[in-house]
Amino acid sequence: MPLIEFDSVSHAYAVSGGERTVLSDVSVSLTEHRIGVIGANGSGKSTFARMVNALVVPRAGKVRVDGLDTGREARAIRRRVGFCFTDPDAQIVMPTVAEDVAFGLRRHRLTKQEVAARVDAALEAYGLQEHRDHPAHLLSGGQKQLLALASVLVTDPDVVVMDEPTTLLDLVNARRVRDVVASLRQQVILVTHHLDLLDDFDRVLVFHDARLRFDGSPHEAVAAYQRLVL
Ligand SMILES: Nc1ncnc2c1ncn2[C@@H]1O[C@H](COP(=O)(O)OP(=O)(O)OP(=O)(O)O)[C@@H](O)[C@H]1O
Repeated sequence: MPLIEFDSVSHAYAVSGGERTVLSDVSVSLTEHRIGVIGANGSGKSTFARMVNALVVPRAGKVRVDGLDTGREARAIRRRVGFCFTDPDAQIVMPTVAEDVAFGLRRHRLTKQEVAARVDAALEAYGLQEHRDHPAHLLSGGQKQLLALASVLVTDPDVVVMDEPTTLLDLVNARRVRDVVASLRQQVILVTHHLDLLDDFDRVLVFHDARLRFDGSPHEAVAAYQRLVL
């Protein structure tokens, strides 16, 4: 698995009248296959996740993916690290479902037939085949979330970062996402409030008040999270 390193990372956002620290001195090295990230609202999880594919570059410290510095090599990193947003509307860029999935492949030097085959396989895997020619923005919230996942995975990245990918999903589709995650060969970093999604994960990080407060097995991490907030 790729090596993801956070080296003394701190970050703050400007807010009216000052700054808000959202990550404070986070150092961690990740090589496991499936890594969960949990913690209270506003604890810094999304910011941490966004740093892995250079959507946010830390103010202090370094983030590296297999030695590539996110501050210097964002383009190379984004080719390797796919990102699924919480709000799937943020990710829809093309009119129809099939076109949207194909969009991610535009720079992949594939023939039309190869693109079509990969798009078909992705639509099939996420139950979107019957919607392939529908306007993407008219899908239900849950279908949009599945579309966002399909559009990222069709590009076959080495790492997939998912920021709350099951928030809008019903029971059947949440299970579909869980099964997809379990079957991925890629390294996965999954931010979620659905703690049961992480049952068989290799490692779970717990954030609290901008700090990495616990790092261990899913079971221990959930207990640590409960101790911090309840
Ligand atoms: N672009 C931004 N500008 C200013 N403040 C921001 C920005 N992005 C996030 N924040 C603030 O930073 C803090 C941490 O946000 P972050 O999204 O990382 O938390 P989170 O743990 O993912 O929360 P949640 O569980 O609610 O999604 C929050 O207080 C948030 O309001």
